[in-house]
Amino acid sequence: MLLGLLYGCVGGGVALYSLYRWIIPALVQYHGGASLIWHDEIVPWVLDTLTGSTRPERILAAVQRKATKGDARSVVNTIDQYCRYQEWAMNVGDEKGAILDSIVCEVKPSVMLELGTYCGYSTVRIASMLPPNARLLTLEFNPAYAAVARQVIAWAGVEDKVVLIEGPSGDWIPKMKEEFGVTSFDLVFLDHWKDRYLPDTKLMEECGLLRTGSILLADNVICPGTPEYLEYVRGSPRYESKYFRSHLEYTRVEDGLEKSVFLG
Ligand SMILES: C[S@@+](CC[C@H](N)C(=O)[O-])C[C@H]1O[C@@H](n2cnc3c(N)ncnc32)[C@H](O)[C@@H]1O
Ligand SMILES: [Mg+2]
Repeated sequence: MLLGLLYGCVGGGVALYSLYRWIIPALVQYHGGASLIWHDEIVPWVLDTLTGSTRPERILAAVQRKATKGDARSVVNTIDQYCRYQEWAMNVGDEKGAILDSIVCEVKPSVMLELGTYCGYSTVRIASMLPPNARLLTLEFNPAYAAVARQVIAWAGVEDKVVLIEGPSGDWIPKMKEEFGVTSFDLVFLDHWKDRYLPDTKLMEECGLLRTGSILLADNVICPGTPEYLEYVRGSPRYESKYFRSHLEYTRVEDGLEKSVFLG
C-alpha cells in the first residue's frame, strides 16, 4: 500500500516534469501565441515562485557561473545555451542574432541606437562587432533589467562602447542630440515594446536623428508582430525595406527582421 503510494507519487512527479520540460515545449514550438504564453508567462511565473528570483537574475547567474569574463562571445553563447535549454527569454537569440551581426558588420556604424536592452544580450552582441571608437546607445525603461544588463555588459568587457540609458524611449529620443551629442544614427535596432516601433520611428524622423542612408533594423516584425510599423516602412517613399525571414528566438515559430534604409 505504502509502496504503491510512493510509486504513484514518483510516477506523477516524473509525468509532471516531462510535461513541463519536454511535452508542452514541443507542442507549442510552432505556434507563436501559445509559445509566448507558455514561455513568457507561465514558465517564469512557476520558476520565479519556486526560486524566489527573477528570470533576468537567473540569466545573470548563468553568465557569472559559465561565461569567461572579458569574452563577449562566451557571454552571448552562455545566454543562448541557457535560454535554449533551460528557460526561454526575449533576447534576439542566436538565429536572428546572426542576421543582426551581418548587418552591423556591413553598416559599420559609428553611432548606433538600440531600443530595448533587457539583459544586455543584443547589446553585447552588437558592441562586440562595432568598429573601434564606435558608440552604442541603448535604452531600457525597466530599472531591474537595466541593473542586470549593466553587469552582463561589464562581464563581457564591452562597457567602453556602450552607453546604457534608463528611461522611456519617448522621453529620451528628443534629448539625444543635446544630452549625448548625437548628430544622427547610422543604425537603429528596434526591439522594445512593439507598439512603440512606429511612434518612435516618427519621433526620430522629427528630431532629425535619421540621415539619408540611416538604417532601421526591427526585430519581431512577425511574432509578436508590428503590423502598423511594417505598413509604414514598406509603403513610405522615404524608406526602402527588406524582410529577413527567421524564427522567434529559441523556437520554430516564424519571425524575422525588417531592414529599412531611410532615403531622406
Ligand atoms: C525584447 S526586450 C529587448 C531584448 C534585447 N534587445 C535583446 O535582444 O537582448 C524589450 C525590452 O524593451 C524594454 N522597453 C519596452 N518599451 C520600452 C520603451 N518605450 N523605452 C525603453 N525601454 C523599453 C522592455 O523593458 C524590455 O526589457
Ligand atoms: Mg526581440
